[in-house]
Amino acid sequence: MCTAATYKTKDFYFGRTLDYEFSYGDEITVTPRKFPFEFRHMGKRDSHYAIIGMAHVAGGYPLYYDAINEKGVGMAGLNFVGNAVYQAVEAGRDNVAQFEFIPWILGQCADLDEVRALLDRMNLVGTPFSEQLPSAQLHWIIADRNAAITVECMADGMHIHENPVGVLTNNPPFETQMFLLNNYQGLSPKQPENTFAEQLQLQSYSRGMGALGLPGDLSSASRFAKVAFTKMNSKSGDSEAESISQFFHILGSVDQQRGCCEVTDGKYEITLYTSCCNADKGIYYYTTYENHQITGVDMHHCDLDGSELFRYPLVQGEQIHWMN
Ligand SMILES: C[C@H](CCC(=O)NCCS(=O)(=O)O)[C@H]1CC[C@H]2[C@@H]3[C@H](O)C[C@@H]4C[C@H](O)CC[C@]4(C)[C@H]3C[C@H](O)[C@]12C
Repeated sequence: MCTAATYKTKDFYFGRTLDYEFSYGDEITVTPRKFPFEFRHMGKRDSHYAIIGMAHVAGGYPLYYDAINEKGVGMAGLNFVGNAVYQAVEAGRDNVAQFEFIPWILGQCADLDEVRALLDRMNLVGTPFSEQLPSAQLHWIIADRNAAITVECMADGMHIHENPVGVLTNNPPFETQMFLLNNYQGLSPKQPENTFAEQLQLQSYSRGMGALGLPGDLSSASRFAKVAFTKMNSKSGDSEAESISQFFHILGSVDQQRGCCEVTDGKYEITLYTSCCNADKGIYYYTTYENHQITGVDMHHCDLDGSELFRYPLVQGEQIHWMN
């Protein structure tokens, strides 16, 4: 399972949890403007916007999971297993392989309007990266500081949904996730009033009872509701420290602890990493399951006019600030 979210204070923030039972070998990867992208069906692009994100680099190619570009657009791919169906290559359209989707969009679009225009003529196709790395079944959230959309390629074609919550998890499809939020409209961060029955003297015997009924399990639909409630009621100052602290708390509401989600005998899905990008400043912050200290990589500290990837292996292991 995975969860992605947007958040706005003074700056625009975009990030995700990546929940899985193993890592593909992830690195914070900066793709500078002149890195040559060879698209399988769209030819070579020698010049594009710079991108920073989490990627598995295979044969020198950045296979991004989530990223932002230098213009402040963010994009993340999350599992959509059993529902994702990619399209066949079609003449006259922009045929983009699933693993190229993030560089295709982030390399060219400065805002969500430009994303929408590009999606209009795009065909998301299932061409695999390699035999070892076949197509991943994903759906995507794409956002800028003003709005977010969800892109789902299914048996009946590509769907582009407005995403007013700025949140994405996994199955079921996005429209159903949004519909299920109806179930929680009575929840509130305020203490409840007794509307159950006038004849009964019911009391608020604990803080937090206004949100009683908000799910706490790790299923995708439950995480959608939990993180939507948390994000939409979030309050923080708008300094960088306050904003990223709050962002990690928002995604912390759906953190997966080892042992609670068994995927096969003795194998557990955990939150391998949590990211928080400042999309305005081009900074990628992250924590990992084993390292709660926030690590940051600033794309503007790299030569963005270069042509070679900048790769930063994840800092692992708890960093303890000893006091004595
Ligand atoms: C496993 C990851 C998704 C995690 C997730 O959503 N978990 C939920 C599990 S479940 O639904 O609840 O079962 C996805 C997100 C991005 C994916 C990677 C990116 O798409 C980049 C490449 C794409 C290649 O086609 C396959 C390898 C790969 C390197 C992908 C491996 C894997 O599928 C990743 C890492």
